[in-house]
Amino acid sequence: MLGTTRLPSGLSQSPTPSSCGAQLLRSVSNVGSLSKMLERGQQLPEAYRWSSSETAAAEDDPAELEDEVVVPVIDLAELDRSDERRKEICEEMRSACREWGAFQVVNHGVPDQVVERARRTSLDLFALPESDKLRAERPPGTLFGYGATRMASFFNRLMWSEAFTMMGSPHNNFEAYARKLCVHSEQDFCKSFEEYDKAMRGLALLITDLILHGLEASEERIHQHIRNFWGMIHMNFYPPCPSPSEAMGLASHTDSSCLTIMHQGSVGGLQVKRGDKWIAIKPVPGAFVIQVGDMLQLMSNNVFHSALHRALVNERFERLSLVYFFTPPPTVSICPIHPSKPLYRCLTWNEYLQVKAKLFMGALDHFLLPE
Ligand SMILES: O=C(O)CCC(=O)C(=O)O
Ligand SMILES: [Fe+2]
Repeated sequence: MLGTTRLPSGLSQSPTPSSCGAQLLRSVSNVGSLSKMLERGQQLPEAYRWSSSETAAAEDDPAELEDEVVVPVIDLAELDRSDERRKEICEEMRSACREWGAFQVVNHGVPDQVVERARRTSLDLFALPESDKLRAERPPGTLFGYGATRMASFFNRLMWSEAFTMMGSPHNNFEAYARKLCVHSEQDFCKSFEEYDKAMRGLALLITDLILHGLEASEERIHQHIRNFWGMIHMNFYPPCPSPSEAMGLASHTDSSCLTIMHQGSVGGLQVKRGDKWIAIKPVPGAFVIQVGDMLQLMSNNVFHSALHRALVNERFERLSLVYFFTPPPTVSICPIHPSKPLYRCLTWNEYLQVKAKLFMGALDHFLLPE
């Protein structure tokens, strides 16, 4: 719960209680209902149609498949076997963060049931009647609640997705949202996200720690830095799309977080940009996708780069991506870690979000120091 914690403007959204069952006098057409109304192959409404050059993927071109490149999959099973093995894993992460800004992890220790429960609860949430979901609608300019993706305002086409965001630890607002959404059992709802949040926080601390070791930052410095970071639980739902080649699930962007941990389930769609090509991050059973966010790019002084990525949709399957954003606390100063020559000035995450809301992809450059 938010309790008495004071949040800065961009982050302050404490849901107010609403009465369950009350009718909303607004009708909003969302992709969930559109997906049910349209026949397979039927053209999408104009507002949802993207040009083929925008939605084309490397896999559309058979020539690209011959020397298929794959985002690294890093096995954490032997992390504690020896110092040497730990160093090797740090090195694998360092090189993935430099080359790709992304990798997958397997044998991470997060129990399958925890993931499955959170995925089930998320799917139940998206399956609620639209009027229920709109009770938790994200107010404009804020981070938390239900609606279209926050970056929608930067594009002149609509995306084929719905999203829902809640604050994770240390100030989670699960209970307030369970009440707002009128979910069947508030207790089950909160429990499944509390478990997931706890597991994700543990994994985020571990992976950020390993990545920062690759920067040769001191143990104490790393710990000081990330121990107080915050978590956000974010879900994207992509219903089956009757005409996927002209739709965009989530347009190309980088995450504002320090680190992003994503569970995409068995239905793929996520792509990361490498050079001028979009490369699919194919689902690996049980894996989490890890992505470098803008804050880690800044902290690493451009040694790592935040991954440019997007999500495409498909005709047959619904898709849920369950995302955990690991972020600096909003008002704490974040700087490049121990560089001889810092490229960026220090900033707070709150300050960064305000600039990103105006400049979107140009936001990090805004904080570059003059040469
Ligand atoms: O659903 C996906 O594959 C991507 C999600 C994502 O990039 C995001 O939520 O920031
Ligand atoms: Fe993202």
